[in-house]
Amino acid sequence: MSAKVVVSKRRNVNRQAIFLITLWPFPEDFFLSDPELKSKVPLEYLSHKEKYEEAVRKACLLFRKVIQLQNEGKGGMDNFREVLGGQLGSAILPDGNPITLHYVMFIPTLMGQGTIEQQAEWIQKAWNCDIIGTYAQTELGHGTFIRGLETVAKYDPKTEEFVLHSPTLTAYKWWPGGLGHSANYAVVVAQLYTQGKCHGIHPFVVQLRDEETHEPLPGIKIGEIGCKLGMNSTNNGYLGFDNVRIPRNYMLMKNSQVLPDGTYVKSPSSKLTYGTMIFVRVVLVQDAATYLKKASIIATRYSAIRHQSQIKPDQPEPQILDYVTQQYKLFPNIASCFAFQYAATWLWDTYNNITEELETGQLDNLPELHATACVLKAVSTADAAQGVEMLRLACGGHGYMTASNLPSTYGLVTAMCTYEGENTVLLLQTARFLVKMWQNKTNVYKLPTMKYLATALNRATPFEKSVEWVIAALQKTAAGKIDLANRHLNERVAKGQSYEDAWNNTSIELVSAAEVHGRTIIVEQFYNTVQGYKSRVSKELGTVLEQLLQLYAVNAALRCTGDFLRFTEVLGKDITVLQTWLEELLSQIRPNAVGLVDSFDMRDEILSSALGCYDGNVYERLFNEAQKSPLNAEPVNKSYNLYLKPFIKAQL
Ligand SMILES: CCC/C=C/C(=O)SCCNC(=O)CCNC(=O)[C@H](O)C(C)(C)COP(=O)([O-])OP(=O)([O-])OC[C@H]1O[C@@H](n2cnc3c(N)ncnc32)[C@H](O)[C@@H]1OP(=O)([O-])[O-]
Ligand SMILES: Cc1cc2nc3c(=O)[nH]c(=O)nc-3n(C[C@H](O)[C@H](O)[C@H](O)COP(=O)(O)OP(=O)(O)OC[C@H]3O[C@@H](n4cnc5c(N)ncnc54)[C@H](O)[C@@H]3O)c2cc1C
Repeated sequence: MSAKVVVSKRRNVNRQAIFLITLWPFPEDFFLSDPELKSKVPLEYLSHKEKYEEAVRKACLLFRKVIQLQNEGKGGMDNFREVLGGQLGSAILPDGNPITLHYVMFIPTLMGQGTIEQQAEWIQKAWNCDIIGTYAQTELGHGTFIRGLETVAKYDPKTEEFVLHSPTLTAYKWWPGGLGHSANYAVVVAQLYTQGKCHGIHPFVVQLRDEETHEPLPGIKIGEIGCKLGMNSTNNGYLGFDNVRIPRNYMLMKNSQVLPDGTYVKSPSSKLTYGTMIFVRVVLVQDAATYLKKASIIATRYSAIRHQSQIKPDQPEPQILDYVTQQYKLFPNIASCFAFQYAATWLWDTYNNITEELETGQLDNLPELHATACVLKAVSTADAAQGVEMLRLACGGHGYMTASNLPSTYGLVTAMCTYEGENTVLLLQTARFLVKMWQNKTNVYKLPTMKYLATALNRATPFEKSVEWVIAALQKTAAGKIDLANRHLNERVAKGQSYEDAWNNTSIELVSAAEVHGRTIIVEQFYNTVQGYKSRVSKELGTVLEQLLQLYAVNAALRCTGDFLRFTEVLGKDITVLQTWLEELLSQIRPNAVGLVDSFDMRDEILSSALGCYDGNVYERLFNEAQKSPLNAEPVNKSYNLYLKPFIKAQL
């Protein structure tokens, strides 16, 4: 089917209206039309070193343009968010941005953990890019268990300095983005010692390289960690300290302090040190939505172009979009894009409200925010990674091509399941808070995301074909799983296990309970958002949104079939109704499928995909991309005469 026919097949779905979020007029053209931001040679044909050098060139130009816009009064943080995010950012730097951490973690940590005086000292330098920073927390030996980090910062009252040292190889910082060759400063998380006592992990600003020559400073052992599954121009690095001295006021002292004589002043809460990690987890929910949208556009448009096999012997080959199995691969992922977008928007607003409270010393809502950020980051990134892989597979062989941009998108999204808190570990963090609330429900009604725990277990949820029922069933299932896990915890303790051993032995159930809890939040936010929009959009648009909500909800329910049968009144025949409901929704969504992914409004340059272009000229683009392979520059490669010919002759 030619592109033109596909284009006209697009239902009259208002591209942006369906997405219903106010997109500020971000000047994509200002970036995408700049020839200097395009690579002359496809990145996949560059060496590891060339990839990095090309990425630094583009990253510097990218941020120079953002700063230019800012100086012209055309936007501020929003522009940084756009160029760092999974949409424009990963289009211009598909293999990762070596300066991302400067903006995503270095500056936010200075703002969140620095005193006013320290912010005055460092923030402007950082915004001006007089210095380039990263966030160095993870070590070769520790990423999750940050209380086990080995880098030490010992205070010397005689010189009023901290001495940073890596006592072991496993103490070397390992992974921080941009650390290898890009950053000249870092926030380093180290165990603070003063007056002979260890006070746990604290953040320190450390200069790594000379600001003029970029040479590593004395005592600094630094480099990059080598090739990875993806993100190979992010310049993840390693860093070892050999007794490196920094001034006392290079310790970020907003929350806790060390006085000139070495006296340690405790933070109002040790949890405030973790603040940066909440911020990034909140942002990652949006990135999960963005990457999943990108893959959904590519796979859905390709499925409208690709004709294959026959449904009926006397019919021409149909669009693969007409196979119900293909719709089952695509449409729940399209619905997830909306679900994660609305959850990300809600979480971002919640984060900002609670961060303002923290500024006034009010910590009450921090534990729920932490638990919610953990579970939404874990569920959205895991589902997005699984979804992008499913969408890649839905494109058959061409989905395996680099030119499809699906492998690279997978490399970016799957990394999110690990960084900023490995997903299992984060689900256990959420479970920890859920069990705590379950064991003492006194205040659970005050917690917007957990108040259902007060009543859900004993609430009757007779089956009905509705989103409201799905939400109630998910809540009852989550409550049932938490209750059962808690009972198993208690039984294990009663049999003589320590609480820690009982927790470890119950952790599979705890992770599963946290995951269901996360899905109740996502479905509920989707439901609330659609209810809020329905009175403000056209009937047609409201119908489509309702279909997407129902599809997301029924798919979430079908993922929990076993647990629903254990914890709710649902029966086998009701599961059949859910399955039929899902199939009905696939059929209802089919006419709008291409229009729906068009509503994500990502230009071809953002998609960077031979399969996902708006005009649908897939085969020409695949063939043209193949011509860019350096191997096609000559008809006979030198390896023929060097190796193949002698080998063939030898066999004759
Ligand atoms: C572009 C991005 C590139 C990537 C960058 C990176 O990856 S950077 C590197 C990213 N690396 C990571 O993300 C590392 C992941 N690992 C971790 O975050 C921590 O080691 C841990 C949370 C797993 C355990 O923490 P722990 O050993 O301290 O043990 P614990 O469980 O006993 O918790 C003690 C108490 O603190 C509470 N609390 C904990 N965290 C937070 C928080 N963020 N906020 C608020 N509160 C928090 C917790 O609820 C508990 O409260 P309770 O119940 O006592 O009232
Ligand atoms: C692309 C990328 C970029 C990164 N960028 C940065 C950066 O800029 N700065 C930085 O500081 N770090 C960075 N990291 C490191 C990242 O934060 C860590 O990899 C992450 O925190 C996981 O820690 P780990 O690698 O030590 O894995 P581990 O914690 O060793 O996890 C390995 C396994 O052990 C399990 N496990 C660990 N603890 C527990 C537990 N308590 N209970 C149950 N299971 C457990 C995990 O579930 C997992 O299955 C980056 C990582 C990646 C992949």
